[in-house]
Amino acid sequence: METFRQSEFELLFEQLGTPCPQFVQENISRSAKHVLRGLHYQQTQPQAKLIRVISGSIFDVAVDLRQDSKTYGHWVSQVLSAQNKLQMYIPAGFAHGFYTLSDFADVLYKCTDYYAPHDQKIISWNDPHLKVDWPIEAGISPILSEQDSLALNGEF
Ligand SMILES: Cc1cn([C@H]2C[C@H](O)[C@@H](COP(=O)(O)OP(=O)(O)O[C@H]3O[C@@H](C)C(=O)[C@@H](O)[C@H]3O)O2)c(=O)[nH]c1=O
Repeated sequence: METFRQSEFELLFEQLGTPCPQFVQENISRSAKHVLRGLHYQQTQPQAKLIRVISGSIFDVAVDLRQDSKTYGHWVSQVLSAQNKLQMYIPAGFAHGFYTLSDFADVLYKCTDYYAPHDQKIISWNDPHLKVDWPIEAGISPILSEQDSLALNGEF
């Protein structure tokens, strides 16, 4: 099956009346159950991302960080899995993160700008103003990378 077709993507963005993103990098990451990554964004080289899961399932989250947006500081979520084959588009100007629901999840994503580690910012996954409703089971602490565990709250 096809998983991405540039012409369909262009049509969709034409209907939305916004320029079509051009992807320049693709990444894959494997996470074990209970691993939470995020909430990540690049400040001066923002990346739009197209996320899909090729094995397992995740709870995927996008947070609107565009200061002039009516939905600034709001988040949306979607379960993405190899089974449901859904993809989540994260526009530039949003932070992104996910929580791993299955034993392992392989997440494949395209980005519209290159990885720039010095430009990367992280908002704490449990920012008290964002209140992301992560589906974390009672008695479980999410597994975080060192950088994610040191993240600060945002300014919401
Ligand atoms: C994201 C990324 C990481 N890396 C390297 C840096 C490091 O050695 C290793 C792991 O990096 P991280 O811990 O930042 O990886 P990770 O926590 O998987 O970061 C990702 O998280 C999700 C939520 C996103 O939204 C992505 O844009 C990205 O920020 O991979 C690259 O070489 N290129 C990349 O594009």
